[in-house]
Amino acid sequence: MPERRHLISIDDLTDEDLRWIVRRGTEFSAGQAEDARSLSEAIVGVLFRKTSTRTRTAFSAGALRLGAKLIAFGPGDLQENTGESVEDTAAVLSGMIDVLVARTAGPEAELRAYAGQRRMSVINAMSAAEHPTQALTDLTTITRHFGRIEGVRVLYVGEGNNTASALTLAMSRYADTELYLRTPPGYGVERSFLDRAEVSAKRGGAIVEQRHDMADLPPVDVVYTTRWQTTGTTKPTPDWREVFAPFQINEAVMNACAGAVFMHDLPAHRGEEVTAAVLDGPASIAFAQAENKYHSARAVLEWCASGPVAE
Ligand SMILES: NC(=O)NCCC[C@H](N)C(=O)O
Repeated sequence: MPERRHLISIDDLTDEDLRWIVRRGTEFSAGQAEDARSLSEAIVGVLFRKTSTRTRTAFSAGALRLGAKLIAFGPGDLQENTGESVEDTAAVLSGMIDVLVARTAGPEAELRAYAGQRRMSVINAMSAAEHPTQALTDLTTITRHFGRIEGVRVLYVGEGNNTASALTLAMSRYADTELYLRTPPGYGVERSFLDRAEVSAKRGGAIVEQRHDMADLPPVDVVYTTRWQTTGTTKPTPDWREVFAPFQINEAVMNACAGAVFMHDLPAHRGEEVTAAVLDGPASIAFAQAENKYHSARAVLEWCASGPVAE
């Protein structure tokens, strides 16, 4: 039996796979995927232990739209709650369903344990460290807007969370891209992600740079932010809002980045990480980006079922 494809980290994807998924997501987004593969033989399980609006709906609607059947597992449904191991759960589920889309918001090792069988694809719908399907959505959105990813310059402002880690790995895989991470002190993207991105960046001439202040903003094409309360985390210091306050995206930041569009992985909190004037303003493509989660999810599901890699 061929090995099933898993998407736990952006780094699980070859350059060819990454480009295939982004191109395919862009075709779905542009309404140019009339040849969409039917998944009518497939059963997709969605397991969300944490709240989700976009990712869960995108993969559920995407699977149903492609003709698959769906089983939804809530946070308290599986016998894991009574102590059954992840490995045993995966062994059982993989004999019955084809794809498991899982938001554990826990360690990546847990998703790797789910993926330790050969019969069921496992898709990371957000772990503590990384949110790969968000990065695929973001690259799809950038491609739709600019017609390319190569050479695009992104300023990411806010916590170095799962979204930031995935974006860092993904952007660095495209030639001449520039990613400027401006994260509050103590809330940066982890060194291990920066090191991995640096290896790809060197290959294609990309730039990945992290700083912990908002001075001297570089010229960019995209300003990107994320909410301040990352899922499953608590801030270690009571004064964290003071630390985050200078990192709000407001009209002053957008004026400093003249011509840039605004992106946000959502949910947004107007008045915290972004002002209403920016989120709801003319430069914002945040809600087109949210819709692209659905388009990109269909590309990921197709890739799990077929894709470019010889089996
Ligand atoms: N687009 C999304 O999946 N949004 C929900 C998660 C947002 C953020 N990365 C978080 O961890 O809270």
